Amino acid sequence: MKIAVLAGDGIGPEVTAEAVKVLDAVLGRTHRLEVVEAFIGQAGIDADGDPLPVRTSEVARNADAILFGAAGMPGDEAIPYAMRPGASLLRLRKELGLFANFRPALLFEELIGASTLRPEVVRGLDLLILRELTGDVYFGEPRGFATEAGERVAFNTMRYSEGEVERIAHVAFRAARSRRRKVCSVDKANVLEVGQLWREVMTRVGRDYPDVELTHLFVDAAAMQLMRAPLAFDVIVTGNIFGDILSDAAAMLTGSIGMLPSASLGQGARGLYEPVHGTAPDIAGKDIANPLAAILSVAMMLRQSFGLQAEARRVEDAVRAVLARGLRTADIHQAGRERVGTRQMGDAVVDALRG
Ligand SMILES: NC(=O)c1ccc[n+]([C@@H]2O[C@H](COP(=O)([O-])OP(=O)(O)OC[C@H]3O[C@@H](n4cnc5c(N)ncnc54)[C@H](O)[C@@H]3O)[C@@H](O)[C@H]2O)c1
Ligand SMILES: CC(C)[C@H](C(=O)O)[C@@H](O)C(=O)O
Ligand SMILES: [Mg+2]
Repeated sequence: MKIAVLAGDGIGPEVTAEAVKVLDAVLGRTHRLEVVEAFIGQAGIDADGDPLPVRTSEVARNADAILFGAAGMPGDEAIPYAMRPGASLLRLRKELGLFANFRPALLFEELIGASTLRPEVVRGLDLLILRELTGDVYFGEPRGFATEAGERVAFNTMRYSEGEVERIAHVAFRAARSRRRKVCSVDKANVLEVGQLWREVMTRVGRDYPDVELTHLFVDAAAMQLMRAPLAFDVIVTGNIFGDILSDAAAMLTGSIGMLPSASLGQGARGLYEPVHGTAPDIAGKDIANPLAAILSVAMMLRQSFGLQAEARRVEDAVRAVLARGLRTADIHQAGRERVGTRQMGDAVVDALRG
């Protein structure tokens, strides 16, 4: 199994180091694991003058799966788009055709007190945000700056083709079939043509899945419902920008953004697995970041790229065991629990795996 590890910037290297330890512990004796590291983000600029060096693209393309940390640093916004560390990830997703981004939000019973919502509103939370990842205003052309009537203007283009909406719709309905058979499609069809097309296509594809209940929400109402009654959701399917925003919001239902893993998949088995969070410059280099989102991303990798269900479950059970023992990084800390650092948390998961 060839895994590309693109640790990136900020806390990226700290959390991926723990995830690799866990991968090694769960597979070490049974599989031949080859880990190839490559630079991305600011680390790519420092090493090769490019946030996504050619070697990094090659390493990613030649791997069976990719583990990504995080990329981007404060002040990136001022850098031209193509050279922006954070944009390296967008280029990689596009190059590899990873159009389906799975962002499950699952609340561990042990963290019920860490959620921003009352226990009765979140107990048993298990929803999936399926975010379309290679279209929308992120990639639409034209984009850029211009001068109009003596002042600067900036513009981006929100764009989806029928084909792009169709393929993510099928992924959503199929995912719902292995869950609670409910899809909520989120758009802004009351204002945007893109939303109108999105809704029409979702409705049409939905007819092929009569066993799955399809509902629609406008994104503003969806944000509200996510906070009011999150248990009502099963699969939320939405476009790139709305999915980006809703998934960070959903993170807080689970206690911390440090708990949210993700998988980005395309047509084949090769996927990119990454925590939903960013480089967290405010806590980088202090050994206090929560590595569980990265570790849970490894569980998604085992399940989705390699079909290793039992191993994936062992990783998730080890995370649950460590939380049950009362170990907490700062972001999920609760009174009476033992506060641990990034490395200690990773070590504890490895210990739990080894039983
Ligand atoms: N996938 C990615 O590479 C990715 C994702 C989001 C943001 N970014 C980039 O990261 C940089 C910082 O962005 P931001 O501050 O808006 O978002 P962020 O996710 O990096 O941080 C937001 C807040 O959450 C906290 N946090 C994040 N991850 C945590 C963890 N594992 N444990 C504990 N606390 C954690 C941070 O300390 C911070 O207070 C920007 O350059 C942004 O573009 C990258
Ligand atoms: C870093 C940024 C480009 C990225 C995105 O907007 O997709 C991030 O916020 C995410 O959620 O993966
Ligand atoms: Mg985001």
